[in-house]
Amino acid sequence: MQRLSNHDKVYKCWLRYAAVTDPEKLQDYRKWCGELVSPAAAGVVLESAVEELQQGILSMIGMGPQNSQSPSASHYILLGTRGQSKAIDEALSSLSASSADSYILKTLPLDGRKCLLAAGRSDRGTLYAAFHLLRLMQMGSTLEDLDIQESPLNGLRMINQWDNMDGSIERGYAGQSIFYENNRIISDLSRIKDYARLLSSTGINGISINNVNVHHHETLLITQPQLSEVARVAEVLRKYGIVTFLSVNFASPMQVGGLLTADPLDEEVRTWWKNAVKEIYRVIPDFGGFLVKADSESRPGPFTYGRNHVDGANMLAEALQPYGGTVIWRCFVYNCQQDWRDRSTDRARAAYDHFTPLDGGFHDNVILQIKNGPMDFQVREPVSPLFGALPSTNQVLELQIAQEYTGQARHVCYLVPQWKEVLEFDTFARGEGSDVAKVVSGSLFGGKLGGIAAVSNIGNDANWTGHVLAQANLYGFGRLSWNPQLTSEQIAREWIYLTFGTEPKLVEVILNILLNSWQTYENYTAPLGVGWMVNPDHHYGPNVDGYEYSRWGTYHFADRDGIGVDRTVKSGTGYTAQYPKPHADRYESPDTCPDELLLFFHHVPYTHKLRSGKTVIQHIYDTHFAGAEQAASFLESWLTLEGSMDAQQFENVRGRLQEQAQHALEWRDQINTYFFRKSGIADEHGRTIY
Ligand SMILES: CO[C@H]1[C@H](O)[C@@H](O)[C@H](O)O[C@@H]1C(=O)O
Repeated sequence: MQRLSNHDKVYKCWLRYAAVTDPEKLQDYRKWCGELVSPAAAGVVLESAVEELQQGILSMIGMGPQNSQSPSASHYILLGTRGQSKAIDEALSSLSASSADSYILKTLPLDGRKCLLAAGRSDRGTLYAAFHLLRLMQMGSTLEDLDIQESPLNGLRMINQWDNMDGSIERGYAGQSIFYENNRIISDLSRIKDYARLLSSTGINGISINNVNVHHHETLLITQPQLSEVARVAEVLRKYGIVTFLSVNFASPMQVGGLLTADPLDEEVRTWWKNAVKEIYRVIPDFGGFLVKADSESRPGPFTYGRNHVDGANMLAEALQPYGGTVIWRCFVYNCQQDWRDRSTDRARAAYDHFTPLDGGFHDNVILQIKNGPMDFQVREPVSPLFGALPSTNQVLELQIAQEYTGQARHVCYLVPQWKEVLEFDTFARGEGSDVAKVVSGSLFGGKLGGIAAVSNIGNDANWTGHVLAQANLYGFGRLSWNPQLTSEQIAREWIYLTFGTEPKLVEVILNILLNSWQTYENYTAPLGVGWMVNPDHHYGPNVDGYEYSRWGTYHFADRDGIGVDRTVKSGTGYTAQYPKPHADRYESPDTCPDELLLFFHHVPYTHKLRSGKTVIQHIYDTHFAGAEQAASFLESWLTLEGSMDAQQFENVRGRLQEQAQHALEWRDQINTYFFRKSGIADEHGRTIY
């Protein structure tokens, strides 16, 4: 098991609170931050806000604020929530947004003094205000004339851990779990506290703490004695406004309860769940609910009993309903026993085919969790047509921060631009402007619950994410789930300032790497939306036919004449018809299909001309040569930063970029050689193809 050695310090990431060196700023911050006025009998979340402000300010300006209940200094910070002071109530009444998580950061004259008000609609909102203030200071912003109102656009901003109790993490690339070891919840919760701080500072308010593939030990988490251990974790997370969820095994009534069935319509089964939930809420009164992977990749589910997902989800929803709990039911349901010869079964169709007929049937404390694309977190996929097709169902978008198919923790791949494309995709469900962001926030269809969830990329590595630059994805997810309108560049800049400082050259180099990394990764890996082409099981590294003859339904169908999957209505699987117009028409014809998705929707000859004017085969060669060069240039530019940051961080990224540059050559050559051999068509530019 990987352990931290004594000299490995655990990184504070974007909560580093580096000492302010600019004399003017120091003076400004010292003036404002000498005194912190907060209510006496605060709850645990407000206590965290005070603690965070105390420590952050001390670390940045060398003196912590005096804590008091009424001001005595000329300038002071006033922290609190509704009902705690007249000034706070007045300020909050001007907040236009309705979310309980919204807050105000504002400087104003008050009773002859200057007050910096950090106030939220709820304790959690107030904590967010504190983190925002600390962020401003870390980025060197002035505190004069603040007038900020913030409100999240998504209710649920959630992290999914795919952690197992033996300490391993499914698709984890940054060490072992910080939650479990040896089939128990970890005894020292300090790392979980730091994680909670990191998440909360970006606005995350929910987390499911175990893998959606719920194995033997994890199945027991919902019962004693493990449940009391879960409560210890929930207590730490609660202090940072984060609600705890568990992934559950649909067959729990059999595996834990000893029943002979898990049929969702069986009375005994229903009673078993009700009792289990009652006990959970006795121990964790603010428990969030269940995340469920059912009838997917051999996990148990209602299909075994001839029931459907409405039956399964609603049974759990009824058990949770009296306590305000939620069922988050995943739509990643497909046939994983396919035969490559069968061209009519199409995995891309599965989620839509399974779930659209069920729209309107789910209870209102059920949320369907839908992966961004119809397949599985590839570097490029179309957006799932399920968004927009479930007007009467709560929905959550599922993203993957862990870069399972995008270089894991070894290649840099800043995914915020990809996520933004998903959120901006127009479903046309209520006419033009019905983008995914509005669907999942609930604003388009008026859904009660909604938001964004993502699979985490952290482990117990000293730097949390294996690759230091992969921290930007975790940070970016939180910020984007709070406000999908932030740009990729804004988020990247913030992360760089907070993590490395504001020195212009350093910022420019890192920004350039981050913003070009997704395109680069796409360039040297699977072309034109075709996906996969990776080694089976661990999914790292090139293997063009790695999944071509297996049962997972992930084919590219390359032969000597052409490549791609025909998903048209005219001659293929009919998947294009799952989209509304104009997407359906655009995807249906190879002439109008966007280049980057061509092979996802069409099987074409290598000589097919793309909209860019290049042939498919020449595009493959060109992008692969270009991608490998870009990867090499990332390393080169990084090397210019030596000496401008903590040496361990510098070395971590240097080593990873070096591996990436080398590995990009392997990708380039494997892909180019494969297609040169298949097509027999030479590179127009006569470059070396092995
Ligand atoms: C948790 O299982 C994962 C599995 O490891 C992963 O390879 C696949 O992408 O998706 C599954 C899922 O999302 O359920």
